[in-house]
Formats: sequence, C-alpha cells, structure tokens
Amino acid sequence: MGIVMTVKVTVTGAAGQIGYALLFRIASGQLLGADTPVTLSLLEIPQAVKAAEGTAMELDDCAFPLLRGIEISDDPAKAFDGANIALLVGARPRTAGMERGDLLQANGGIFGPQGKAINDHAADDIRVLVVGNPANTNALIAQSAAPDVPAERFTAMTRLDHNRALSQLSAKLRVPVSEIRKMTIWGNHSATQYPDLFHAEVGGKIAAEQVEEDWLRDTFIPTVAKRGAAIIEARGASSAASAANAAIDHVHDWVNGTPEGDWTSAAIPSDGSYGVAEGIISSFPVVSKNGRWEIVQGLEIDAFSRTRIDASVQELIDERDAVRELGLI
Ligand SMILES: NC(=O)C1=CN([C@@H]2O[C@H](COP(=O)(O)OP(=O)(O)OC[C@H]3O[C@@H](n4cnc5c(N)ncnc54)[C@H](O)[C@@H]3O)[C@@H](O)[C@H]2O)C=CC1
Ligand SMILES: O=C([O-])CC(=O)C(=O)O
Repeated sequence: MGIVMTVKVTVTGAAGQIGYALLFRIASGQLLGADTPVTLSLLEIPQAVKAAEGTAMELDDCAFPLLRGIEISDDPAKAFDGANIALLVGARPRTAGMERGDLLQANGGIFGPQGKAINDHAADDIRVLVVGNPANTNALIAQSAAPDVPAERFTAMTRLDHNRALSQLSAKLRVPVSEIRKMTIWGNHSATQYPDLFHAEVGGKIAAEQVEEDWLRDTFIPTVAKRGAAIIEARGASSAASAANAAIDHVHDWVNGTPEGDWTSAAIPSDGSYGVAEGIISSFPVVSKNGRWEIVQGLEIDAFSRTRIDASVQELIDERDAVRELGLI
C-alpha cells in the first residue's frame, strides 16, 4: 500500500458565499475522493477573518474523517505555503459607478500578489482554479506573477457555464443529463461565451440537429450566457452553491481525469488551437489525462461557431490588452 499524502487546499474568499458552499464539500472528500486526506487553508481579508473562524468552527463540528487541519490567515504567503491546490474565489466585485479599468485595477491588486505568493510558497505540483470574476483575466494576472510555475497550472472556471448548458439541453430534449456528451463552452466566462451544440451529442447524435435553429440561437445561447445575471435577479445574490459545485467538478476532473468518450470545458492558457490567440486563458473542449488538461483537437468549426468564438476571444484579447496597459501583466 502506498503512502497517502495529505493535500493542502487553499481557498481565498473563504468567508464568502461560495466559500461557505465549497469548504464542506472539500472536507467531506468530494473534491479529491474518499481516500485523500486534506488540510484547508482559508485566506481572507482582515475584516473577514473572524467570519472565516466561524466557518472553521462549523467544519470542526462536522468531524469529517478526511479533514486533517484548518489554517486561517490574511497573509497570502502563509495561506499558500505548501499548497497543492488553490481555489481563488475572493475578488473585488463591480460596484455601482465603477469603470471597467477600475475593476481590473482592483483585481490586479488581489491576483498579482496572490500569484506571486503562489510562485514563492506553493508546492511544486500546485494547481490553480480562478473563480473570482473576471475569472479568465484574473487567472492571467495571477499566472503572469508566477513565472516559476508552469503556465498550464493556471485555469479559470467555465464549468458552471458547461453545467448550465447541459441542464438547459437536458430540459429541452427531455433526456437525462447523463445522456449528453461532448458539451463545450468556448471563450470568456462572460455574456460573450459560446456554448456549442454542434459537437455535443445526445444519444450519439449531434445535439444541434435535434433542436430548432432559432431555439439554439435565440434561447439556448442567451439563456446559458446570461444565467448568472438571471440568478442574481431571482436570488438577490450571485450563484453560490452551483458555483461551488462547478469548482469541485473542475478540480476533481483535473486531478482524477475525465471519463472515456467525453470531454468537459475549462479555461486554460491557449496554445493557439482553433485560432485562439496564444497565451490568453480561454475556455476550450478539454480532457484531463495524467493530471493535465489537453485541448480536444480536430473539431470542425462551422461559420456560425467561428463568429461566436472569435467574438468571445476578442473580448479576452481586449481584457488582456487593458491589464497590460495598466501594468498588471
Ligand atoms: N466563474 C464563475 O462561474 C463564477 C464566479 N463567481 C465570482 O466568484 C466571486 C466570489 O463570489 P461570492 O463568494 O458569491 O462573493 P462574496 O462577496 O460572498 O465573497 C467573496 C469573499 O472574498 C473575500 N475577499 C475579497 N478580497 C479578498 C482577498 N484579497 N483575499 C482573500 N479574500 C478576499 C471577501 O472578504 C469575501 O468574503 C465573485 O467574483 C463572483 O463574481 C460567482 C459565480 C460563478
Ligand atoms: O456575475 C457573477 O458574479 C456570477 C457569475 O459569474 C455567474 O453566475 O456566472
């Protein structure tokens, strides 16, 4: 029997609403499996450390057999020390009257130092998932502050969009989610994202051929792309449990692999595949093998999809150029 190592998982924004939905699932074994002990490291801003301590008390009270320790800090250097997995959830939300540049600047002040702390203190096998918005560009900022960490270890979350697309298609075709394969979200985690039904399969047949063209264009795509806003409108707060669920899915698949015959969606640094500008962190169809994401190759991209992918990629290029001008990357 091999020695099972304890995995250190650092969660930023741990006292926030996604943190509250996420930490208990990590501690119960849903992130890494029922055989892997974990220690949790909670990073918060000073004003929220007390609330994080309260959450830690509740984690204690669950008596999770796999949970081997909890640390709480407001210092990134401490929180990322020896981390194997980092879930960067805490971010500066856009508030009324805030310009886009201000938002990027404020997030640069968070994700730059966190990237540097990861660079200097995390374990060699560190894997990073950025959830905090604008997730793709925050991931780029963190990555560029961590030159000693392989770029591919920095990813951003589009798994929630992926799961939303599965759910919408499942309801439309009245099939269980388990019958859908090969869903893809391309581009940015924003309203320009492109959920692609031209490669998705239901019952082994292309999904786009099983729905009306106008439903795909005028209902499916906008419903998935604007679902985050619809949740905020309905709930009075942004998606939390579903976002935590998607973060669990992303890291679980990254570590354990994607199922044979299927793929998923994740925003990873582009290698230029499908004409997506190299270096930007864009969502692709991906499989995970041996602990690494690989972009699914060889898909034919029709003209409609090309236009949609290009528009979302252009938005990512604009965001990259904006943070470059601000000196954040
Ligand atoms: N990629 C995706 O699919 C999704 C992303 N999000 C994003 O996730 C982020 C978090 O959402 P919620 O948990 O609902 O927000 P929240 O406001 O409830 O919690 C955020 C927490 O982050 C903390 N925080 C802020 N700056 C920090 C820093 N420098 N270091 C450590 N902690 C810091 C805050 O104190 C707060 O406790 C938001 O940016 C939201 O837009 C939300 C849903 C889906
Ligand atoms: O806009 C937000 O803060 C929430 C979000 O990203 C989503 O639900 O997709």
